[in-house]
Formats: sequence, structure tokens, C-alpha cells
Amino acid sequence: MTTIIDGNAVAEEIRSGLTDAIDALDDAGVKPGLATVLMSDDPASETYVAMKQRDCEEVGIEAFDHHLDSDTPADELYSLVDDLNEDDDVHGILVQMPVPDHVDDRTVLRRIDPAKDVDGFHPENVGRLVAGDARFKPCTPHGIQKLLASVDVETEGADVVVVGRSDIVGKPMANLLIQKAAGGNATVTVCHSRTKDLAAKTRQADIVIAAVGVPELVTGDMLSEDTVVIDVGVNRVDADNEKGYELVGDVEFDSAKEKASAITPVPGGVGPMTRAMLLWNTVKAAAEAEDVDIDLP
Ligand SMILES: Nc1nc(=O)c2c([nH]1)NC[C@@H]1CN(c3ccc(C(=O)N[C@@H](CCC(=O)O)C(=O)O)cc3)C=[N+]21
Repeated sequence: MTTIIDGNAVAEEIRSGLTDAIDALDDAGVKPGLATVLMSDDPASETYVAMKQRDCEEVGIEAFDHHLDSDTPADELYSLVDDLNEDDDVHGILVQMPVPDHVDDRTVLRRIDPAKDVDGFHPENVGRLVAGDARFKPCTPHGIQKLLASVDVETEGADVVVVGRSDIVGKPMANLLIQKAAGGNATVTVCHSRTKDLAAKTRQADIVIAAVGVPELVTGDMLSEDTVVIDVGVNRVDADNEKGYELVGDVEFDSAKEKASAITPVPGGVGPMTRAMLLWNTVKAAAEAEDVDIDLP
């Protein structure tokens, strides 16, 4: 029997655990605040940001929403970030990626106060994570750690293959997994577009984490029996339905399910966890900024 890992259910548990921490903040007169900045008219980005705002409302985080037209001069984005850095009601800042080509994303990420960098993308926070002293774990890798724990999958001593080397998923995921400090203790192989024989690598894995953004790249024949499969892909592919698209992962679900001992679906797997861990980081940021002791789920 293959376990289908229910990301919506685990995310709901995280959110309900967070409400205790948010109550404790409330007792101290603190309401956590998250500012989202969307500089794009891409419908997928708009959907994600809208979902994040709804999540905030549900748990009692104040959402401050900023939408800039995609032709706004870069300086206006930078000065908005400066203002948010100065705003004491804002504990977390998320600039939705990707930003338009005329904006340098590295400049934006460096501009965010590292103490408010709830994505964990600022170089100071990347450095701390690599050094084994993470302040904010990036939301997707952190969510994947929680998903694995929810089904009692141990990473210690496991052979893990991470497919994808992005700054926001592959690299931080691999880093957390090799670390003793972060509870990983796994043997990690990071694969990417120049990997010679991907299937040979994935076939020797106990856990495969697919985060490349290529629809259904990982298929069942590339997996051994009883592999744990985590699918990070959220690819919109054209479909004959009223939306005009459907969401497809980086894993071919039906064939992979036949081999896997546990697998995350798309949608309803990693995506909801990414959003839940954003709330988690925001609550942590608020507690640290306001010097309140809380327990996090
Ligand atoms: N600064 C920044 N931080 C991010 O964390 C960030 C970003 N930029 N840019 C884009 C990616 C993508 N991302 C997703 C989060 C949740 C879902 C999610 O909740 N997906 C739902 C379905 C969503 C739908 O229905 O379209 C699911 O998988 O069940 C998807 C994708 C965060 N990202």
C-alpha cells in the first residue's frame, strides 16, 4: 500500500499549532504582520499571493498587500522594501518571485532586513543556514522536512536524491538534509540538467525530491520499490477544462505511485506546506522582534 501524503492535512495541523503561538503573542499585545509584494501580472503569481493572504487571515496574521505594476521602476520597489523594513507592524516581508527582468532580484533580496526575511533568501540567512545556524529555513524545504516527519520517514543515513539545484528549493533542501544540526544526517546527491544518467541516480535513492519544474520528468521506471517520493513541481499545463490548465508535478504520479512507499500529490502535497511554513516563519519573526517567548509547532 502506497501512502499518499496529505499536504493539506499536515498544513492544517501546522496552522492550528500556530494559533497557540499567535494567542501568546496576542497576550503580549503583538499581532504578527506579513507584507507581500507582487510585481507581476502573471496569473499563477497572483493566485499564490492571494492564497498567502487568505492563510494569514485564517490564523490571525495581519496581511499587508502591495501590488506594483510590472513596468514600475526598480527604485520604487527598493524604496517600498525600505519602508517595510522600517514599519514596526511588519514582521515578515515576501517579494514574490520572479520579478520583472528590469529588476535585479539579488538587489531586492539584499535590501530586505534579514530579520524580516521570512523566505530565507537573503545571503546572510543563506549563510547561516549553510553554517548550521538557520534563522529562517526556506519555506519549501522546511515544509518537506515536516511532511517527511508526518509519515515517520527518517532521513538519517538515507540516500536522498534531490533533482534540481535552485536557490529556493534544491540547494537549501540538500543543505538541510546533509546537516546533523538540522536533523538531516542523510547522504545527498543533487542532480540537475547536466546529470549524466538521472535514472541511475534516482534508482539508488531511498527518498527522491523532485524540484526542477519539468512536468512529469520522474517516472515510475526511474524508481526502486518503496522509494519515498516528494514532488515539488507545480507546473501549469494546458488542459481542456474551464480553467484552461491543470497542475502537474515533476513526477508522473500514476507510474511513480506503483513503486513508491509514500508519495506527495500535486496539488495538495508540498504547495500547502510551503504556505504553512511561511506563516510559521512570520510568527517566529514576530516573536523574535518583539521578544516574546512562544512554542512553535
Ligand atoms: N518569494 C517567493 N517565495 C515563495 O515561496 C515563492 C515565490 N516567491 N514564487 C513562486 C513560488 C511557488 N510557490 C508556491 C507556493 C504554494 C503553492 C500552492 O499552494 N499550491 C497548491 C495549489 C495552487 C493552485 O491551485 O494553483 C497545491 O500545490 O496544492 C504553489 C507554489 C511559492 N513560491
